[in-house]
Amino acid sequence: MVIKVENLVKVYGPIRAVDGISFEVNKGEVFGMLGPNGAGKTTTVEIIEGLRTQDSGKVTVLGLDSQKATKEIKQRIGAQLQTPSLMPSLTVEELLEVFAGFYDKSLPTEELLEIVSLKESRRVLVKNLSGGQLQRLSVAMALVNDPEITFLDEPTTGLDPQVRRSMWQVIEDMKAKGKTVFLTTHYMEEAERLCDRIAIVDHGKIIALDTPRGLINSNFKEQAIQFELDPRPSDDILLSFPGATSVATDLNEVVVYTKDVPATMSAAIKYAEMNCSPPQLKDLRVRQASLEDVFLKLTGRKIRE
Ligand SMILES: Nc1ncnc2c1ncn2[C@@H]1O[C@H](COP(=O)(O)OP(=O)(O)OP(=O)(O)O)[C@@H](O)[C@H]1O
Repeated sequence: MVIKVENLVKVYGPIRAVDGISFEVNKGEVFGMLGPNGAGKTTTVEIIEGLRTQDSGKVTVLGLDSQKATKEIKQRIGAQLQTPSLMPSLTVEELLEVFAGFYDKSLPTEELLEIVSLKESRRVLVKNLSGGQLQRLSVAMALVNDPEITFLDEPTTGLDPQVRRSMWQVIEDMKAKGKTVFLTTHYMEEAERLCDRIAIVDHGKIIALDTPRGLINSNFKEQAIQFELDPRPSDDILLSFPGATSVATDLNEVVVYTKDVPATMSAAIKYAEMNCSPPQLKDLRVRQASLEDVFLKLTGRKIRE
């Protein structure tokens, strides 16, 4: 185990930003933390990184007390900061070299540029980079010291799908090298694909922690039928469809979780014919429950509201 968090608490005035969190992260795993805005993710991560102090509880990183061995821990971990633009007049490679100077050991700049596909932009000034390039630069900065644990805070937010996929590859490559990655993300698909285990955080507490499959299986034995109807039927009507066990709704969109897909579907079709305009289910899909469904069920919210 490379991170151990025990009963962590951080209070800001009336807000219990972190309210008694405990978990462990194993060596070589990609560990994900998911939660709505304000759930306490950044506070937790920054305490682990030694950037903030806790009010109570204990955090051990690589066997060291995070409050006492801050210097040594910083040499051995990598943290993605959202601030590469702090030195706007340096080129990409100059900035990476400045950062390398902060550490006892570092990866060659060439290798870092290769990892995040920024070789062609090496001589571009930081202030002239696009949002996606800045994002990749911030990941390269997190990797400068070839860290044993890398903390990535929403590393693919704002990236186009192709660059996002290349970032996933970077994370998968780190894992293949036996490195530990601590990831916060708002993208369920990303968490489901990359993370070995995921902690779902809400109101400063961990409300679920398991593998993506485990989270789905323990919350849903059912399949999901998704469609749009105008007007949308009430939850009570949806729950009266045979086989239906629970529902989630948003505007005209309906998700009915069911043990009996054909029975629920035919009740829904019949309902639409009698009550709705157009009298059909729009954008109808039948699917297995996903991590997004788990998140919605546990927190009562979509990840971005
Ligand atoms: N320095 C601070 N001073 C006062 N309140 C703070 C401070 N930092 C965080 N908070 C509060 O603590 C709570 C948790 O914030 P935190 O940034 O950890 O959440 P988060 O899960 O990272 O959210 P996001 O997804 O929006 O980044 C929020 O209510 C926030 O307003």
